[in-house]
Parts: sequence; C-alpha cells; structure tokens
Amino acid sequence: MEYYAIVLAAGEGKRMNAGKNKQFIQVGKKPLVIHTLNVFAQDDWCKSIILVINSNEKKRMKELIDNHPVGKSVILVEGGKERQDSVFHGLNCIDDPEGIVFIHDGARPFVSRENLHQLATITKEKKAAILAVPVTDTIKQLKGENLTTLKRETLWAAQTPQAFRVDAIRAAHEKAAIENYLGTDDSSLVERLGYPVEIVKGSYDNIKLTTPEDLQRAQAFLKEKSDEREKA
Ligand SMILES: Nc1ccn([C@@H]2O[C@H](COP(=O)(O)OP(=O)(O)OP(=O)(O)O)[C@@H](O)[C@H]2O)c(=O)n1
Ligand SMILES: C[C@](O)(CO)[C@H](O)COP(=O)(O)O
Repeated sequence: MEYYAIVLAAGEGKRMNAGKNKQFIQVGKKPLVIHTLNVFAQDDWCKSIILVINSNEKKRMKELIDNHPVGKSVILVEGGKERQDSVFHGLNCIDDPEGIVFIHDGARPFVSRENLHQLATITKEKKAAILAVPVTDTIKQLKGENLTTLKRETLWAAQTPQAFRVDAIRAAHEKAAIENYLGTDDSSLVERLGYPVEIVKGSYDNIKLTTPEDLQRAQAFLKEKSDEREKA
C-alpha cells in the first residue's frame, strides 16, 4: 500500500514561545521537523514526502535537511497564512486523484508505523480516516454564561496523520474555500462534504508539540526510549 505524506511546517510556533519556528528546535539529538520527516522516510509505504514550509525559511530548511539527511527525497513547498492554506498548497503538488495522502503536523514526531499502516489500509477501502484518542478529561461547553457537560463516551481528540483519497480531500478544500470555512483540521472539511470519516485509535504518545510543557514531555519521552535501548 502506498501513500503521499504532506508534512506541515509552515507555522510560526507562537505558543511554543521559543522566538523561532518550533520546527527548528532541538528535541533530543535532532531538530523537531527531522524527527517527523524520519518517520515517513523510514516507512516503505510512503512514496513521496512534501514538506510545507515558510517562504522566508527556505534556505534554512534546505540546509537543515542537507545536514540531517533523511534517506528519501523531500519536496519543499511554500505554505500559506493558515494551516488550511498550507495543506492546500501541499495538495497542489499531487497529481494522482485516486492516490492516498496523509496530512501530518510537523509538530507530531511520535506517530507509530503501526498506526500509519492501519490508516493506509482503511483509507484504501473507505476514502477517509484519522487517528484519534478517546478524551480522558470531562469536557465542559461554555456558551455565554451557560455551562454544560458533554457526553465523554462520544468524544475523541483528533490527531494527525489524517488520511484521504486525494480527490476527496481536494474537493473538500475547494468547497471550504468557496464557503469561507476555516477548520482546525482536515477531517472537518471532509465531514462537511458528507463523507464518512473512520477513526483509527491512535496513541496518547502522539502528542503535538504546542507549548513549552509539550517540549519537556517530548524530551523526557525520548530519554526514556534511549535509556530503554541502552538497557536492552
Ligand atoms: N500557516 C500554517 C500554520 C501551521 N502550520 C503547521 O501546522 C502544524 C500544526 O499547527 P500548530 O501546532 O498550531 O503550529 P504553529 O502554527 O507553528 O503554532 P502556533 O499556532 O503556536 O503559532 C504545525 O506543524 C505547523 O507548522 C502550517 O504548515 N502552516
Ligand atoms: C490538526 C490537529 O493537530 C488535530 O488535533 C489540530 O487541530 C491542529 O491545531 P493547531 O491549532 O493548528 O495546532
């Protein structure tokens, strides 16, 4: 089974507060984005990696990849103002309507190969699938002054990758653009088209490095893995 991977790295990392795009932050021994690229570079099912980057970081990103070769060629594409725009720019590089594309946050370096293969297999059959985990907190909804509690059994926290047939996700993005809909993930765009989206249960380790606390967690996670390897 084969898929294209769009890896998004064209954000600013404002919530990380590092004074630079968080993709360049060192996590363990490598910059964040290199960890994420390695996941796809080391998966035989991934036939092409498209990395969406900031226009003013082209040179820096090229140098970074030259200094940390991932073993697969990486196509660099300029991103847009919003995450959704960056995804659309990435999709424009794929001329294979019946192919499968994975859309993934560069800020999620710990996705497992097992989950990637589960996603690809389901998407081949069903057109759209995402990784998600059951919500463990109780979620409150505040509308005006009215606080209510949502039914936790029905709630899932969406992750990436999110996988789609190329023609389906392209149609979803085109409709969203016409209707000025801005979603926080790609699945929401496909849901609006009326296509069913399957959930593949992911892992709580597949965190998105958003805040400095997430970075500390990621450093600890890598250290734990490296200690385990040393013991084995
Ligand atoms: N215009 C944008 C905005 C975000 N992203 C990417 O989408 C992923 C998820 O977004 P987020 O975690 O919000 O990253 P940032 O936008 O960089 O963070 P912040 O919102 O704190 O600035 C990141 O890998 C980010 O680089 C992107 O490619 N293009
Ligand atoms: C796509 C996503 O990672 C799913 O959880 C999330 O919605 C991205 O949100 P962000 O605000 O762009 O980090």
